[in-house]
Amino acid sequence: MLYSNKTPAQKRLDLRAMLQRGGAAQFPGTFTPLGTKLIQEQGFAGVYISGAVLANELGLPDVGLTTLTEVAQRGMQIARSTDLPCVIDADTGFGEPMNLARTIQEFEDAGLAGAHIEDQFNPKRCGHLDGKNMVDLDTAIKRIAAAADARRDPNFLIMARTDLRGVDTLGATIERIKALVEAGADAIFPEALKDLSEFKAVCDAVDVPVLANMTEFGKSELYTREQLASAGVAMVIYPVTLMRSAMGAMERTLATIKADGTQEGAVPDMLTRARLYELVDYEGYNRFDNGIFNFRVPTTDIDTNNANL
Ligand SMILES: C[C@](O)(C(=O)O)[C@H](CC(=O)O)C(=O)O
Ligand SMILES: [Mg+2]
Repeated sequence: MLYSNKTPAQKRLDLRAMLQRGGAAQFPGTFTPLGTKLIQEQGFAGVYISGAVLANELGLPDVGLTTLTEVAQRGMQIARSTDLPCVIDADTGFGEPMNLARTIQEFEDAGLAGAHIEDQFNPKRCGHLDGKNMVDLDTAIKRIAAAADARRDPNFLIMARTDLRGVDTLGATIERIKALVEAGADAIFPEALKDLSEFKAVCDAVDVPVLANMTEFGKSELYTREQLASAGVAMVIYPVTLMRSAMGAMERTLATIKADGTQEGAVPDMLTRARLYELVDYEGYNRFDNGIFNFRVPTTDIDTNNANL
């Protein structure tokens, strides 16, 4: 009911503990607070908040156009809707290292459990595309050091993402990763590695948790949780998966309405009214006023028509 039952501090502790345990804890990404209800119900470890999705949801490409205010606000709305720890995409940090310090404090205030900061410069692009522009090591280190220094809760997770593998060797990528850990990164996100053996090499090279990005239509094969866990990966994200699924469903439904003149054919694939009300816990609000949920909720499309709700 209402929002989360856990404090941000507790969620950060939960995140730390699960990363310590390893085993490729799964974090599906959601583009809407309502999605966290499904993620939590199915027993996932946490929620990922993708920069690409937040930009795309606004109809924008993922090239660094969203603002800190927009991202922190959406992050807060998503984080407060769940007891799970939420990790957010800080892109390149929304400015210079000084701005990054503010970014981290905004994210702490938004109730997030951690954030990743990448070493591209703007205009940035999806890590699985070619032609990325990287900042030098010194700048990458300054970003991570500023982020680590700015947090007020020592358990807020600072994750360094490096996109270097897209433009350099695995050896050079591992060298940079070690320097980022030295600069204060609590965890590492090695973007766009070529295969599972590369994940294993990164995991073997550092003592901090390593994230795997299982984004579709990218450069990495879609490995199973077991495969990633066996390579030593502590956390896995499915950043755009739910948005791609939802947009796919929306496109099909629109085509049905257009073709048939009614959405009737698409109704069996829809979340029912009853299920939707269950997710937002209508019933729980009767604690305040028992007149809130005292009506019958139709569960079939026939009921829906009859109830005229
Ligand atoms: C993880 C990522 O940074 C994101 O914003 O979700 C993207 C995902 C994507 O574009 O598929 C990325 O750069 O990999
Ligand atoms: Mg991103």
